[in-house]
Amino acid sequence: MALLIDGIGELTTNDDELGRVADAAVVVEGERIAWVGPASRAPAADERFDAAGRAALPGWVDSHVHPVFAGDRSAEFEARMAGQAYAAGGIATTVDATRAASDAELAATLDRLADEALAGGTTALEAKTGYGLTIDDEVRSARVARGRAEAVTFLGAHLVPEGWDADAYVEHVAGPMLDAVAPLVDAIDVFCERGAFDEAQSRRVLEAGAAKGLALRVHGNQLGPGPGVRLAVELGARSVDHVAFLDDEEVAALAGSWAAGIGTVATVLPACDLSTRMPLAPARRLLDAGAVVAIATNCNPGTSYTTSMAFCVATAVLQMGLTVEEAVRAATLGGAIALGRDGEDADGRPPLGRIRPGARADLQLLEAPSAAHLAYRPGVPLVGAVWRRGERVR
Ligand SMILES: N=CN[C@@H](CCC(=O)O)C(=O)O
Ligand SMILES: [Zn+2]
Repeated sequence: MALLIDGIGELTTNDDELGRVADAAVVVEGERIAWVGPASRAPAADERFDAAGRAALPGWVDSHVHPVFAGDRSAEFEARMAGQAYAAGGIATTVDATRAASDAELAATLDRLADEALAGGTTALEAKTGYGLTIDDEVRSARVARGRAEAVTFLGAHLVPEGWDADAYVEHVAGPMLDAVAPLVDAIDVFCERGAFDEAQSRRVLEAGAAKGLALRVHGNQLGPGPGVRLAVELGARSVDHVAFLDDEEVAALAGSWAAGIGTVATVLPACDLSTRMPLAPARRLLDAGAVVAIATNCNPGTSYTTSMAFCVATAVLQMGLTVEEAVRAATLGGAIALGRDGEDADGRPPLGRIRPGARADLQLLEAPSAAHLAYRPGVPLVGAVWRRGERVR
C-alpha cells in the first residue's frame, strides 16, 4: 500500500542533494519513504493526501528527555522565578516521588508526555532513567522507558542519593547497577557538574558503560565551566548536552571531533536555559566553528517541563541566532545523529531525521506555508498532521 502526499508547498528534506523542495510530493510505502521530488513528477500511489500548499518537514527527534518520573516541582520553579538559584539537589525531590510510584503510574506519565510530544510533531523520543537511583528503581525505570521511547539511556549517575558516599555510589552504579540495567538500554549518561559527579567519577561511569557496549552521553557545562565537554570528546561520546558554558578550546574540540568521521554532538537545551534563568548555550558559535548541533527539550520536572520542540526551535532562532533552516535541522537530523540513528542501524532500523528514500516515514505537516512560521509565529500550535512509521497518528 503506497500513500502519495502531494501539494506540499515547501518540503524540508535535510538531504544535501534534495534540499528544500517547493511544490513537492512524498510517497510512503510501509514504514519508509519511497520517493521524494516535485509533485509534477510524482508516481501513482494507492492513496493520496493533498497537503494543500502547506509546509512539511521531518518529525522532531527529541534526543534528551527525562520522562520517567513522578511528582511535581512547580513550587521549586516558582521560587526560582522569584530569584532562588537552581541547584542539582532538587533532583532528590523527584527521586523520592519516583521511588514511591508504581510502574503503572510511571508508564502513565510517560505515555501522557509522549502523546503530548507526538501531537506537537515529535516522532522519536529518547528517555533517560535517573530518578530511581537504586538497582530496582533504575531497572524498572528502564523497562517503563522501553515501552515507549526510541532510545533508552541509563542515568544512574544523576545524583549521589542520600545515605551514600559519592565514590562508593559511583562503584555501585558502574558495577551491579550497570550489570542489571545494561541489557535494557542503549546508552549511558552522567551528570558531570559541581554538586553531582566530578571528572574522575564521570570517567569511571562512562568507561564502565563503554565496556558494556553502550553509547556514551554526558550532561556537561550546564551550571558553570567544567570538565564535561572535554571528557565527552576524549571518550568519543555521541553527545554532550547543555553546553552553556564553553571556552574557545571546548568549541574547537567539539568541532574537531568530527574530523575523523563520527564525533560528539553538542546538544543545546534552550527551554532548560530559560527555565533555570541561565545563559543560552552558544549554538551560533558552535555552528560557526563547524560543530554538529542538536536541539532537544530536556523535558523533566525540574529544569525544563516542556515537550515542545517547536518552542525550542523558535527560541533557537529568536534568541540563539540560528537561521530557521539550522534550527529545524538541529531539532530533526541533529537529534538523529545524537542518537546514532541518522543511518540504517545494525538492527536494520530505518534512518531518522531526513525525508528521502529509505528513511523512516516520520513527517509533520504545518498549518503554514513555510517552516519559517515556526519562529515567525512563536507559541502558536502549527502542527496539522503527523505521520510516524508511515502511519497517520495525528
Ligand atoms: N542536569 C541534570 N539533570 C536534569 C535536571 C533534572 C532535575 O532537576 O530534576 C537536566 O538535564 O536539567
Ligand atoms: Zn537532562
